[in-house]
Amino acid sequence: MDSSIVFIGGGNMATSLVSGLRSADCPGERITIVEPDADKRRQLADDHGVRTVAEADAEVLGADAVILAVKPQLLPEVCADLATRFADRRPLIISIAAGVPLAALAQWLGEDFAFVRCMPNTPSLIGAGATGLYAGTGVTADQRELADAILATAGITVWVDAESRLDAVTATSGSGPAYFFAFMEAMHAGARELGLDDDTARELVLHTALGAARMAIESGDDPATLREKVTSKGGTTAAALDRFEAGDLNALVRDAMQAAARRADTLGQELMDDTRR
Ligand SMILES: NC(=O)C1=CN([C@@H]2O[C@H](COP(=O)(O)OP(=O)(O)OC[C@H]3O[C@@H](n4cnc5c(N)ncnc54)[C@H](O)[C@@H]3O)[C@@H](O)[C@H]2O)C=CC1
Ligand SMILES: O=C(O)[C@@H]1CCC=N1
Repeated sequence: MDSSIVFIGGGNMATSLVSGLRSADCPGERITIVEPDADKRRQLADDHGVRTVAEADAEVLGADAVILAVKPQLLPEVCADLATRFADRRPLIISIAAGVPLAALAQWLGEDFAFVRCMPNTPSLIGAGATGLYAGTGVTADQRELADAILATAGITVWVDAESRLDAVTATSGSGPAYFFAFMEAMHAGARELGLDDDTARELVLHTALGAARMAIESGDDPATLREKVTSKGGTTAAALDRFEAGDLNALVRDAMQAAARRADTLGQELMDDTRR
């Protein structure tokens, strides 16, 4: 990839994307990170051979893509400041901020930009991420390809055709790692209660989660088939799964995901309302 890319914010998510880009042979001199924290700048330059600056100027912002990678709460102020610094060139703006609608970005930065909004997840930090993307109006095919190439360095990418679907993506893959972590915590506690020591319980739970995820991805069988293969008639798995059914696990998961999607929607609205006040 030989596009020039600028990150606004050099925190966790930016670092994972930069590390992915560098592994994909994107030259360090094509990547600039705008980061106020001097220690983080030094670390990023040392670890990844990229250019770092404390503040953006028109030259920096004349890149092919500018990736907004600061916390959502900081975005209104960061965008208002950036809006005064662009020269005539309009780079593609890619936002990875959770819950911030494109309408808000256009309100803060200006209507004349092309925007891609995405929802990455934390496994991006180890290159095992899943990102949902949505392209606003005016995004060219080349720009869409560029956004996809950047996010694909951190894991799989999926495009949605309506911005509102990013709320569903947020409730699925954005927050999803936490659901699996919560399940691991519950199993860890359950294993200890059954008499396993802490380390043994932890090892067994984590490797079972890894094994199950790898099998679901690599075997080509769907999870229902794989579940049936573990479940002997009248055996131990059936005894456990019966308890899940009695507690209506499916309804609980559905309800939790709907709550996450609703929250994604209201978070975005709240941010917009705050900046209109
Ligand atoms: N789906 C998910 O689980 C995740 C989504 N995200 C999204 O990614 C974005 C970044 O999150 P993290 O990397 O975890 O945050 P972070 O806090 O690690 O990084 C943000 C960076 O922005 C820098 N910064 C602060 N003010 C700045 C300014 N005026 N100009 C430039 N940089 C500035 C901070 O010093 C910090 O290094 C967030 O908007 C978040 O919503 C991030 C992580 C996971
Ligand atoms: O919990 C949150 O609001 C963010 C969005 C998805 C993951 N973390």
